[in-house]
Amino acid sequence: MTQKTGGLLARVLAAFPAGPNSYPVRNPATGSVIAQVANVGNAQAVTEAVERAALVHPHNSADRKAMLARWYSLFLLHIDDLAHIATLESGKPLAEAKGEVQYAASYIKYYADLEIAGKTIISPHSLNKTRLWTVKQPVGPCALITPWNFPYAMAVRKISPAIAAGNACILKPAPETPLSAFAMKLLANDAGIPDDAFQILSADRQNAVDVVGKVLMADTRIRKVSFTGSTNAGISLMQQAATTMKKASMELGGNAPLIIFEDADLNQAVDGCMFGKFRNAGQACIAVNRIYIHSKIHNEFVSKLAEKIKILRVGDGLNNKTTVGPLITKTSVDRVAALVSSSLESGAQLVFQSSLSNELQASGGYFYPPTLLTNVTDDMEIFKTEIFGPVAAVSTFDTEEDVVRRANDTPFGLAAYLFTNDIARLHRVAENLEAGMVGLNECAISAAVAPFGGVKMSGIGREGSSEGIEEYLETKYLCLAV
Ligand SMILES: NC(=O)c1ccc[n+]([C@@H]2O[C@H](COP(=O)([O-])OP(=O)(O)OC[C@H]3O[C@@H](n4cnc5c(N)ncnc54)[C@H](O)[C@@H]3O)[C@@H](O)[C@H]2O)c1
Ligand SMILES: N[C@@H](CC=O)C(=O)O
Repeated sequence: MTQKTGGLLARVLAAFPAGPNSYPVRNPATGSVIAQVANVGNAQAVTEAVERAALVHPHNSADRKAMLARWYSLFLLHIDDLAHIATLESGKPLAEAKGEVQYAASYIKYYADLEIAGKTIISPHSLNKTRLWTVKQPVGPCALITPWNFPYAMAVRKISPAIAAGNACILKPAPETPLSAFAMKLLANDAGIPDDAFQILSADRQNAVDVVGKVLMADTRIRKVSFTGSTNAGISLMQQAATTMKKASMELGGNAPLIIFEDADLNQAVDGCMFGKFRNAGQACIAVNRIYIHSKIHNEFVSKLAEKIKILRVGDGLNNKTTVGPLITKTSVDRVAALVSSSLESGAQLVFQSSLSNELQASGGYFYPPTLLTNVTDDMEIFKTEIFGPVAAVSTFDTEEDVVRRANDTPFGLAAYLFTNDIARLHRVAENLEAGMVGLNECAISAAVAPFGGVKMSGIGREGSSEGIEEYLETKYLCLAV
């Protein structure tokens, strides 16, 4: 095991040189180039990675557990370096980046400890002279494709169950955050996970689609694809994966409603809303997107929320006073700005918007100021799409029936949140919401022990928990004559 040196980024840059065909990775807080990174642009390189993955020996379960346990320890040992790298390339504040490293590590620990077992089955009368049971076997080489918003957690919650189940995997990280992926791989190799059992193919946006995605999806040796990202990309990958009948998990976009009833603890609801909305500057798949507040408590809620938004500090995530970092790209800033403008043109009211300092405006970074809108209606674009930015958009409701109908009136169904002190209503509404995950008087819902995933256009399959490892296993049924 290597010791913490403080030089993980230097190791990454030395171990993963740019090569002749490279693309730039930028710091979203300054717009400046952090590194040039290898850009896989030919089918041969992808096919070679698959060949290597297909030849990996799965080891026995105890060895895999030991490797994962060592990887977990190294993650925590290098928490400062890992967090620094994530902040540099994703922009998130350092404290959030550290939280993400711990969150990612918790998946490694969970899957290192999880026992994988088949079951025995009582023979039916029709097979009365038999013994029946199942065994769990690795699904086969896995293609893992991840986004930039949680560069460690989204990858690790695929890699660790894939390896725990005995599979080799090829990770295609987001083009914006490959350095986090390289850092994880170095630590994985230090932990004894073989080089070919966890490979990385880094590519820019175009090559990811035209080369890496296409070749991986067409190769029959890849038996599993696990994708986290936008719904449109998920649809395309699933269509491609169908041609080689791969097992597929899709963790896609959301449009989470937050419903606050008139009997809710308002301070608890405001705190929940602040976390659910402004974590990672609003760039989370389970971010609060549509805030529905009962009309009787609307004014009080809005004034409490505005007070909390006013104390957010926008800035470079490396500054330890920053609570809201930059967005990932200039395109994201323009998209969020357009959503706010079109809402205002359609009748929304601007209650508060932070001002960006001259220094931030001149920084070249991709900053968008925390913003609070009211009078938002369901027909506005901002309620129909993922905002993915630090904008709280508020609407009112009067009846439970109406708000549940409106909350469900979206193609998406990832997370939903509700705040109420009426226990019967809490159960009723939670069951009626069309979502894979529901936070009840709580917006911090993610954990390695819990099944994460969506319904409707938010995806297929679950990550984390014991459900998460089933995605990387096949069940084989055995029937023995006795
Ligand atoms: N449900 C979840 O668990 C979850 C978690 C995080 C983010 N997300 C979603 O991710 C989106 C934001 O991330 P993004 O902008 O990086 O999404 P994106 O879909 O543009 O890209 C995600 C990843 O997929 C790759 N990709 C896209 N199309 C591909 C193709 N055809 N072949 C191969 N690779 C391809 C990209 O290069 C990137 O690595 C949001 O919609 C968010 O809700 C969902
Ligand atoms: N926020 C999610 C990931 C989606 O962006 C999580 O908590 O795991």
